[in-house]
Amino acid sequence: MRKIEIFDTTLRDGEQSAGINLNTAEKLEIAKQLERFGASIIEAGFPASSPGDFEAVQRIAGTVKNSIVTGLARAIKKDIDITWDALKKAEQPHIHVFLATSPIHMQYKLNKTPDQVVEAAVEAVKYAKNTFPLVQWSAEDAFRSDRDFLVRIINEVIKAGATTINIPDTVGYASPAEYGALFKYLRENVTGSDKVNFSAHCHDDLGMAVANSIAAIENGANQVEGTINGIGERAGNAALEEIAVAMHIRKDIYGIETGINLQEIKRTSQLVSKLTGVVIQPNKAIVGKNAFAHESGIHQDGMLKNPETYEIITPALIGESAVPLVLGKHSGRHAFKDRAETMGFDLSDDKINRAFAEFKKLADRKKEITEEDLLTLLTDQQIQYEEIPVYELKSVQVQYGTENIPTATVQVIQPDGEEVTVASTGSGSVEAIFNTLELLVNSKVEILDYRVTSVGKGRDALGEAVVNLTYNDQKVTGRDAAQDVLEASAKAYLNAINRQIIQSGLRAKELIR
Ligand SMILES: CC(=O)SCCNC(=O)CCNC(=O)[C@H](O)C(C)(C)COP(=O)(O)OP(=O)(O)OC[C@H]1O[C@@H](n2cnc3c(N)ncnc32)[C@H](O)[C@@H]1OP(=O)(O)O
Ligand SMILES: CC(C)C(=O)C(=O)O
Ligand SMILES: [Mg+2]
Repeated sequence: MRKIEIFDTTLRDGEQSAGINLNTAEKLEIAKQLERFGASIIEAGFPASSPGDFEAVQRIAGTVKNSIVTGLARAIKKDIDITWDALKKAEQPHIHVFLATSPIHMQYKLNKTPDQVVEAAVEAVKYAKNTFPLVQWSAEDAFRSDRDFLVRIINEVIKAGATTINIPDTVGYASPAEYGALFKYLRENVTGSDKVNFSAHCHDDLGMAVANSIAAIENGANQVEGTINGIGERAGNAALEEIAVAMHIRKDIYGIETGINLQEIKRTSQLVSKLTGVVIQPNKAIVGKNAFAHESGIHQDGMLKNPETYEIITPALIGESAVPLVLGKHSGRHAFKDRAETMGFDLSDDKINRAFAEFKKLADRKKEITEEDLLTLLTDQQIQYEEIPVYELKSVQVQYGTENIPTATVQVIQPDGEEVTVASTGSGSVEAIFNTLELLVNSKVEILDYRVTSVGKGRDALGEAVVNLTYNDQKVTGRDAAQDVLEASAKAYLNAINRQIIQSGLRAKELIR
């Protein structure tokens, strides 16, 4: 079977989705899971774009060993130098340099002639090659570029040392037939095209990103780029879990091996959804809540008689829990720790103890503890910062009646350790909580978006709240889960405030009254 390399850009193009903002601890957590998922290459960020991205790429490069770690850079020496600083300790330093090649991008965005673009691309690749053994070069907006110009510039960057050539459909304009034909043309016309990797990078503006990626594979691409859950700029990127499962289920027609550990798909998808705050649509292929739900009578009848009547993929294939629940109110620390390890968590004793205490509290209130509940509890502990003091919710109480003005009373431990109780009103229960919390933090807070979803199934499922807000003039996302959605909302609000405090490195003392 032919091997295709999976290049994951969840932490770079995925993070470019509006409203996503991951900190270093969260990025590291996702990167470790992407390594378990089996990504050949992890694009950990764009080191020259911010100190936060630099730090995250550097930490990931120092941690991940079984996947190649790369960083994005413009065709600018300064970007390449910064990327080298972030990646020099990686097992196999890899850089991803890009420069646009379409007429519209060259003329209006770069303000360069085609000749100047060729010169800049060659210079950048040569410069990168001085330090990096592996250099990927991307022709941004390749699909809308002139084909002969593409052949010319690719020939030149290969001579300059590029080891992988990426042909992105940056604006998601291609059809599968057209995108496949472009790969065929380039494989046939680029000099020495068999000596380099050809990569596909598709966006989903017309809903064809996965189909286009597969068309590229059929026509000579030996690397595909995408993200978990298909998150990314605008309508997103090609969903890697869809490509991996399609290659597996239809190996009869494609004959492709991806190296992806399919059993890790569900967990990877859940982790990315949880940490980015991007909810997966229920009918999303492979990882949506309803992907394996058979609702209508005729389908259920068929499933009972023979599951293959309606099921082409089993939930077990992607690691969806078929595990009988063994953890509950009477479980002990050993069983809990063992399950955490089986789920891929590597927590200190202290963090296990804290997660276990939360688990016991939940088990007292909830009949069944599901895998999703455990994932939520354990992930919260795994990514907790201990070094910077932050706000902690002690209790929240809301008085609500159809005839009354909702009033919230919130007890919070401030970053300096002082416990305060504040009350305020709002036009609804959630607004009352948010207004009360705003009295506690020393800056104006603007709520940009707020969502609540259930984690798992059943009437006693955990509620997860996601709040996008502006605090200290920075956009930040907070999330948390609790059995009650009002408690989850209060915690998510404080999580956003705390993330901003941590991110900006401000000592919390300066922020409190
Ligand atoms: C298709 C893609 O996904 S490309 C990746 C997109 N990702 C991002 O942009 C996220 C991170 N970006 C950032 O943080 C910022 O844009 C930065 C730090 C990279 C640059 O910020 P600024 O210096 O303020 O520049 P700004 O973003 O406004 O403009 C981009 C500049 O880079 C130039 N540029 C764009 N692409 C390239 C490239 N591949 N190589 C060289 N220069 C480039 C533009 O022409 C423009 O230059 P100009 O200032 O001479 O007009
Ligand atoms: C940076 C490049 C590869 C990109 O993301 C795109 O063109 O979509
Ligand atoms: Mg892209």
